[in-house]
Amino acid sequence: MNLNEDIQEVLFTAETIAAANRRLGRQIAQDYAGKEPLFVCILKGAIVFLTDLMREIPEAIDIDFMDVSSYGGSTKSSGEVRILKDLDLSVKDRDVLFVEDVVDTGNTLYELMKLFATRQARSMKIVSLIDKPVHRHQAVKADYIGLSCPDEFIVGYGMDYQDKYRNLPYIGILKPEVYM
Ligand SMILES: O=P(O)(O)OC[C@H]1O[C@H](OP(=O)(O)OP(=O)(O)O)[C@H](O)[C@@H]1O
Ligand code: HPA
Ligand SMILES: [Mg+2]
Repeated sequence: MNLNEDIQEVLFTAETIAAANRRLGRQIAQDYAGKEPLFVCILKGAIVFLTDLMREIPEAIDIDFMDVSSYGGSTKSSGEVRILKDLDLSVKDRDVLFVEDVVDTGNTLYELMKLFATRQARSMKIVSLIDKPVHRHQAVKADYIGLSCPDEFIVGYGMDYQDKYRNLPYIGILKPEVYM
């Protein structure tokens, strides 16, 4: 099965994404110079973004991973943010940068920021490749945003529907007949 056949429209090409990553990398490198921030990658969706973004930053950083899920096999947030894998490193007194593929309802980051506040992170910021503000439930705003997206269910470049399409090199709108 060719995944491209399920895509209605390419929203962001690999080139557009790469340009956004370069811009974000420059900004983050400047703002965190000398701070050795801890990049917290929210699995699974943010894995592709993290690996590209971190190579745009010529400063010392740490990376760690948290596996969090709230969409399951659906195109709508369940509202319940489940932690499937926690960090290996401590966040106490660290400058944490959450690395997300997409901020949609805001539920995921709202819960994680509450949790990391109890763990006494020194500072917390968010970088998200995609900002999708239409269905925002929580007052979560990314500090660094790559690209903004309309009210469509998108896949590719890490983002999935039923765990597929993450390996597409671009971000596209999924044909509604695939999930209806
Ligand atoms: O702002 P929200 O509405 O919370 O949505 C954003 C989150 O949803 C997706 O993860 P998902 O729960 O699908 O897990 P996955 O990354 O493993 O696909 C995405 O990767 C973000 O982490
Ligand atoms: O539009 C989306 N696509 C894939 N995963 C998502 N998680 C939140 N929003 C989305
Ligand atoms: Mg998902």
